Amino acid sequence: MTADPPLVLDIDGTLTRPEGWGIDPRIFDPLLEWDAPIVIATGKAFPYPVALCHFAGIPELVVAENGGVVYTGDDVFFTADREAAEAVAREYKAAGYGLGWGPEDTVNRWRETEIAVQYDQPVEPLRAIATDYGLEVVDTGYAYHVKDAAPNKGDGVRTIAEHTNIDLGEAVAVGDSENDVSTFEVVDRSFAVANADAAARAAADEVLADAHADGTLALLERIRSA
Ligand SMILES: O=C(O)COP(=O)(O)O
Ligand SMILES: [Mg+2]
Repeated sequence: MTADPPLVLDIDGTLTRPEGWGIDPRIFDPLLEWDAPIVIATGKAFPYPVALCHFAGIPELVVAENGGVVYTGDDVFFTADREAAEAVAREYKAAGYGLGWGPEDTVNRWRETEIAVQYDQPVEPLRAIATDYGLEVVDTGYAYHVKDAAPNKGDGVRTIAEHTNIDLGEAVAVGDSENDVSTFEVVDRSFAVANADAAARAAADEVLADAHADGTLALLERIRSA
């Protein structure tokens, strides 16, 4: 019997319902039963993937904020600081735009290293201001993330693998957008769900026939050990 491969999973677009929003409840049992480490690598703030692991009943191995925050289960690493992204957000607001999340902004409230802007806000002025501060804007298909160019999900996955002895040479990654390209580069086999953007599709070893959790679930069924 061969072992299940370690997994690196994105959240939005990858574990979501085929309608596009909300975690697909069908993912919980396969994740709980998976017989190898699972790293959740997301653009979302740190508490979100931690909560997902907690409620799924799996160990907390987490890359959050597109690599800005990395949790090995023992140590948390911060690979950028929020200050420059905060300055970009201030200037964007001063120019008359908004982040789009409402006054309490639970999307950015616990962010340590980047700022996310709602997808219906104008991106060109955001990109222009970010460039002035030496930052980049990553488009996940769900939000725009203003971040330091240096950290990425793939580096975070490497950090976790080094600390927990995950063999990335055996690992499988699934994702849907440009922020998953770096994870595709550090694993053995990479898969883009059918709803993935052009960057993820080009970088993946294979584009799956099905979208969102339908694609991921079919893949897990295919690659799981007998
Ligand atoms: O936070 C986002 O914008 C997207 O999150 P994801 O990286 O889990 O798809
Ligand atoms: Mg995604």
